Amino acid sequence: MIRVLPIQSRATTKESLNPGALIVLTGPSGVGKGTLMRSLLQRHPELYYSVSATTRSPRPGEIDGKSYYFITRSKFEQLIAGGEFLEWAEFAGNYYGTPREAVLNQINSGKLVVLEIELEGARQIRASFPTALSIFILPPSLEELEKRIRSRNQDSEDAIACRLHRAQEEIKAADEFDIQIVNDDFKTALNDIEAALFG
Ligand SMILES: Nc1nc2c(ncn2[C@@H]2O[C@H](COP(=O)(O)OP(=O)(O)O)[C@@H](O)[C@H]2O)c(=O)[nH]1
Ligand SMILES: Nc1ncnc2c1ncn2[C@@H]1O[C@H](COP(=O)(O)OP(=O)(O)O)[C@@H](O)[C@H]1O
Repeated sequence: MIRVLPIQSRATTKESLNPGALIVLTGPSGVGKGTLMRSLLQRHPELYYSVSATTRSPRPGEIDGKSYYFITRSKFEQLIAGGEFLEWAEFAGNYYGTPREAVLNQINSGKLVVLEIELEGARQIRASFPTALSIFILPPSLEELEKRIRSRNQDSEDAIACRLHRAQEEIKAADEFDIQIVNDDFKTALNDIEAALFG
């Protein structure tokens, strides 16, 4: 008698979900991802924003549990070992990761989940969730990107240099993603994201 394996035992490492249930916003540091994200959430409160964990220190005004979950390196490593992240990466000397359970719960309850993450993490999500919609935000120029990072006034010279160096590498990967949007005029970029999400 031929026995058909149940679906679960044939599952690969890829996780399946409805197309459009997961949205990845990526692009270099300082390009305006966070600002675009905040406006998007204000205009579409039905979206679920995944709060990441990080080992970076909080900046003035950042709130634990809202901006990020600020945790120690040893706690982060413990969570990696426990398989608690959907993806994680090291960026400018700190760990950043997306908590697995919260995101999967929201997707399963039918929510549209948005991740705002750097390149390596975005690649991991594309590999494990091929149906996720991925958006790469580009700066109008490197000069403008540097201006934006500096205008934020929250990073040391070392951190700025590190972010700019990495930005040049990240921008080369823009074509790997489904949609590229240049954040020159803010309102236009926001409209472009909304068009990608809601048609
Ligand atoms: N892979 C990954 N990257 C993240 C996560 N959360 C934030 N990031 C990214 O980490 C980078 C640094 O973030 P942050 O220190 O807040 O600096 P900023 O984006 O320059 O304001 C940014 O590109 C974020 O998009 C995460 O959970 N996973
Ligand atoms: N379209 C835009 N034009 C000019 N400045 C912008 C634009 N979008 C964002 N900014 C500014 O650029 C800086 C970096 O934005 P932020 O959202 O913190 O970037 P990211 O989250 O990608 O690191 C902030 O001061 C923000 O107000």
